[in-house]
Amino acid sequence: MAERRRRVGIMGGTFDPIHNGHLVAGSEVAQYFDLDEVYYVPTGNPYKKTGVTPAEHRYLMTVVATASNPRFKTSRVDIDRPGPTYTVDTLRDFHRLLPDADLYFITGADAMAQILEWKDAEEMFKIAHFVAVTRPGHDLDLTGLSPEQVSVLQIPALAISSTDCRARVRSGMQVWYLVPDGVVQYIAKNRLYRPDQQRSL
Ligand SMILES: Nc1ncnc2c1ncn2[C@@H]1O[C@H](COP(=O)(O)OP(=O)(O)OP(=O)(O)O)[C@@H](O)[C@H]1O
Ligand SMILES: O=C(O)c1ccc[n+]([C@@H]2O[C@H](COP(=O)([O-])O)[C@@H](O)[C@H]2O)c1
Repeated sequence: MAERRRRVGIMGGTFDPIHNGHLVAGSEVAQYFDLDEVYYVPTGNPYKKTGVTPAEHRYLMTVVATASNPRFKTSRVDIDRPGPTYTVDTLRDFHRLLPDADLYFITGADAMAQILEWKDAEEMFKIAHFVAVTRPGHDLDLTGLSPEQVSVLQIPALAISSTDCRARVRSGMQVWYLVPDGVVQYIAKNRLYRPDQQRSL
């Protein structure tokens, strides 16, 4: 009997900060596609975003958030690679590191609309199968994409965004239960997202 191939999920994001929407997405995709593990991969230089928190803070919040789930891991491949972060490079790195695994790249509904404009999009789809999870407030646009390239997974709706979490902290509101407890504490300890924030990393 043929041996079952390892199935690995890859959830890329700026994670500024990582929140429970990201964690539910990875957990639901892992369950539905019977994944052995899900790697959370913070971006190094997300070239479409500006004013992003230093990568080491985003990486450490991701480590804290994923620590309690045995199937979740955090990868440094994107933050250790110089230059703009392109998903095709993330996938090339994972394919090189795990040549015998089937790779599933997890993304939210909002990202799918522009995915064909990402660098070397055709190559991305050769290396990994994409899973688009539903996200409140964002319609899924799969124009130009085939079911061989992308699956859609309906997940419990969590109307949480990193933008909203940052705005809450900046205005003195709480983020309990929107982000994991350890991330609430990490943000407070490092005074992230405050007008007087320390940017020592
Ligand atoms: N609440 C959510 N439900 C489902 N998917 C989500 C949710 N929040 C983010 N995602 C997806 O997770 C991935 C990483 O998202 P990202 O780190 O940019 O978070 P974000 O909340 O969209 O951030 P920001 O508000 O700063 O743009 C993207 O593919 C995004 O679509
Ligand atoms: O490869 C690209 O050109 C590309 C363009 C925009 C976003 N991405 C990836 O999409 C994921 C979510 O990105 P973001 O900026 O919405 O946090 C993350 O893994 C990014 O590297 C990738």
